[in-house]
Amino acid sequence: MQDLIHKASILHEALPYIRRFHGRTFVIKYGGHAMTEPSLRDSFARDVTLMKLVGLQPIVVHGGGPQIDEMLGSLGVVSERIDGLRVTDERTMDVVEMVLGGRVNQEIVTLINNHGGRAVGLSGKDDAFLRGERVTEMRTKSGKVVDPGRVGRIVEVKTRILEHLVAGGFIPVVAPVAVDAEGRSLNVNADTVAGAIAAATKAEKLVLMTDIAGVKDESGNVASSMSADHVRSLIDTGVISGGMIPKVQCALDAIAVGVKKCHVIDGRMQHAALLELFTDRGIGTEITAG
Ligand SMILES: Nc1ncnc2c1ncn2[C@@H]1O[C@H](COP(=O)(O)OP(=O)(O)O)[C@@H](O)[C@H]1O
Ligand SMILES: CC(=O)N[C@@H](CCC(=O)OP(=O)(O)O)C(=O)O
Repeated sequence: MQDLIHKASILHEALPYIRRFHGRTFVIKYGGHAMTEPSLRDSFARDVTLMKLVGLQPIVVHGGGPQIDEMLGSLGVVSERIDGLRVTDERTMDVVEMVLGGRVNQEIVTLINNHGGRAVGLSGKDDAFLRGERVTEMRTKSGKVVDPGRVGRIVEVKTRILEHLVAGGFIPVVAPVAVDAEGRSLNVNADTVAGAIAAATKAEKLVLMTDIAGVKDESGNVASSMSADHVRSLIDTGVISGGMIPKVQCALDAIAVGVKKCHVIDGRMQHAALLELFTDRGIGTEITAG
């Protein structure tokens, strides 16, 4: 009985949000670190399925950095990151595509389908919907300029395939591999892809699920809200580093082109996405333009 009352009170709090968000697009980035715990994977799949069921339009973009590391490790390939981005030679690109487009994508699709959703997996190579170009220069911490290989940035998101899937009742699950003008694969950070898709689909919210409670400020505490200027100064001073850089950067880019809200949340929490979307207090860190 107590449990029922608890659930009813949650539903009562969620109803205004369900009404307000009906038909709106939500881009959920599911990070490689957030997806390691099996019980939380189920919680994530249930949340996404429930969102669709109540009339929201979720689009999932997944990462898989740790899963790529594991596969590269087992093949004896060493890979290096600069500012959270993996230096990607041809051989590494093959592994990235195999792990992201093959294993991780299909695991998430199956997970959502097992919870009653209708997920369809695709990468940016399907209908060439994520067009990218190569990043040709990156600066290491020591100031050396290097060519990171097959690392890409997004130049165009052709939203048609996503719109068709969403309208057909499906949940698109996107692997962050883009295609260049010659039809070759590019390794794009999953946060960057999620931000670009959120911008192109004019999403209501971009939710970045990771393995930390939110973005930490100079005092080491997770901030509930952080302005663009504050974010930039924390990058400059090194307080925001590594994999957090592409996250906050894509949040800022998405806000600049009209995405209403961007949140960095803890994907290791049960029902993290629902708590963020359907409660007054929300969770994690909201990145704001102001
Ligand atoms: N200021 C910061 N606040 C929070 N996390 C930070 C910060 N700076 C760096 N990080 C690191 O960024 C990590 C998240 O990025 P990443 O490992 O790439 O996650 P994901 O796999 O979810 O994309 C955190 O686990 C943390 O170690
Ligand atoms: C260029 C680049 O760094 N690409 C990432 C793509 C996967 C990713 O972004 O995964 P997470 O979200 O789990 O970190 C990589 O190779 O790891």
